[in-house]
Amino acid sequence: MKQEPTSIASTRIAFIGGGNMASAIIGGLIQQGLDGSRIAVVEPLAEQRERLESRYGVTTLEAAGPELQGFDLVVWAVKPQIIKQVATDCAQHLAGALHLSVAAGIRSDSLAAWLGSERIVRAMPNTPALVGQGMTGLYARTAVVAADRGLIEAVIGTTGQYLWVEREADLDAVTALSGSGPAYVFYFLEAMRQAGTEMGLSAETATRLAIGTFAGAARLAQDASEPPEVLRERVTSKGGTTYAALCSLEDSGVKASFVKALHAASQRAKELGDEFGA
Ligand SMILES: NC(=O)C1=CN([C@@H]2O[C@H](COP(=O)(O)OP(=O)(O)OC[C@H]3O[C@@H](n4cnc5c(N)ncnc54)[C@H](OP(=O)(O)O)[C@@H]3O)[C@@H](O)[C@H]2O)C=CC1
Ligand SMILES: O=C(O)[C@@H]1CCC=N1
Repeated sequence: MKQEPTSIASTRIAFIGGGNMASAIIGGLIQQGLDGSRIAVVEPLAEQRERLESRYGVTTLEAAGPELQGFDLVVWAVKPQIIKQVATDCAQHLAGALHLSVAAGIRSDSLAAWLGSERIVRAMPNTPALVGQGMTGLYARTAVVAADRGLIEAVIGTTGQYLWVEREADLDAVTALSGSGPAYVFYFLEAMRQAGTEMGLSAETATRLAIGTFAGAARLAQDASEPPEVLRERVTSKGGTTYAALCSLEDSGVKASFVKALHAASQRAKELGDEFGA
């Protein structure tokens, strides 16, 4: 039987941590029509609480307390380095909730031990969630039932695309690719802006050209039936400009360095789990 999509209109969601990633997800939820009064955010920084309240109309709390009793979903959006302490302190107020952690590297076994619950899903989102263009990897513990998965899909679906992974360890690779991925894109944009200005363009023109190129190439890759290497070859005229650029990139070992960088990110995710897990 086909399952009806879960509606989040009546869902109450508590965020523990109201920083960059929480803001990006909250932004997606609000943009898709969830009423801010259904969201509570625990965030110690007063300035950040005021920003969240005024921008999204959410309720904020300086610290977790009995007010969080009865929330359907708790989103863990604090740094991996402090999640153990925060989870242990808050667990008593969160009985019965479904938990969604976005903390890089922190494994669900650790979360289950701290929270005394098996209803745990891990997500690795990314900041384009803020504009509804997020890409999120999801992993559910075996105790998570279909209805819980449906709720997670409805919530994360407001922020963009998602996919489920079967093996929890794969989330470290997801973190390296798409979780950290926007930073690599911005890094390339910075490099393109620098090159453009060195060649005499204004920073504004160079940035516009670079962003438009990323957006167009990403769309082409998404719609095309061919892999990226074929699309790349179509840009690369024999003896032309692209060939000159790609030879320079290969000579400098850019692809190998980039691949190495992603392995470093994945390794760091694993280390975070080892260092800051239960
Ligand atoms: N940024 C990203 O692109 C992504 C981040 N993540 C994950 O999201 C999580 C949050 O990262 P990010 O949003 O970047 O980090 P931020 O530092 O922006 O947000 C974390 C927030 O938690 C707050 N905080 C600190 N202590 C507590 C507490 N005791 N109770 C509640 N809140 C607290 C911090 O406040 P204060 O500043 O005062 O310490 C801060 O505002 C991390 O685990 C990260 O791995 C996952 C995917 C992508
Ligand atoms: O840099 C980090 O650790 C987090 C996880 C993925 C993106 N930001």
